[in-house]
Amino acid sequence: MTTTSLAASARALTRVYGHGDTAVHALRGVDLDLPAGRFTAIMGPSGSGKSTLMHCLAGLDTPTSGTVSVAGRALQDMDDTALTVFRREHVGFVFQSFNLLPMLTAGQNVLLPLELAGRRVDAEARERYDLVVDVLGIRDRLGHRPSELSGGQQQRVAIARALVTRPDIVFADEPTGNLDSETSAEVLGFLRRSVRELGQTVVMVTHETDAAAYADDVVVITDGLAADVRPVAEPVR
Ligand SMILES: Nc1ncnc2c1ncn2[C@@H]1O[C@H](COP(=O)(O)OP(=O)(O)OP(=O)(O)O)[C@@H](O)[C@H]1O
Repeated sequence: MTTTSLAASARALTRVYGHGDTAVHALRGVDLDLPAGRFTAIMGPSGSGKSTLMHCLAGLDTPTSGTVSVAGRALQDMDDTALTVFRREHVGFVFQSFNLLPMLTAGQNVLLPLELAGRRVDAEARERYDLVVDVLGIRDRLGHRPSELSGGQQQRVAIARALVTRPDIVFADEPTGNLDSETSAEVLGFLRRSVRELGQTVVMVTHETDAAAYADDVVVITDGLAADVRPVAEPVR
């Protein structure tokens, strides 16, 4: 019997915003298992609960009820400090708006998560840094500040930053939302390579079918409920 290890799972997850008549039931009982070592797209119409689900899975939002576990650890058992430390050590993030620090060079931005986690940049960390820099093709841009880079280059730096700590899971929230279609294809290709070549787990929220086609699996959220995780029907290869 083979067992697939899970990068994250949710059980009976609900998230209600507000109270009484104006309460919004953003998640209404989500059960979800996200396999490790795969690229999964979370899709669904606007307002269906994609971002809320991702934020609950990433420990950035607190569910109203239900449980979340990431890398085998139950998030509901952690206080805010423990969650912050957990995110730093186990989770990587890629945002639509890149979120690079403008005063740091690209190289310093990539190294930042190691410094925040208090890790020494020893030979092993340097090897990992070199690997992600080469996979993302940003070596000749490392001395530039974000304002001197194109949107696609900034997002590649952000992906390298998300990967440098070898996180158990990378969450990407509409990572191509600010990019043109050619640059989007390139960035999605890099996310896929990080799964194929570096063995990472990537979970991407997107409302674009074209972007989801780069993933291995897709899960559709409708009205706060998740369907089963399924292989992408017509993947881009
Ligand atoms: N902080 C909040 N306070 C109140 N309601 C919220 C809050 N955040 C989200 N919601 C509501 O919860 C529902 C789900 O929102 P969510 O942002 O998760 O959807 P989404 O699928 O990511 O949408 P989009 O694709 O438009 O970003 C929506 O009705 C939204 O208005």
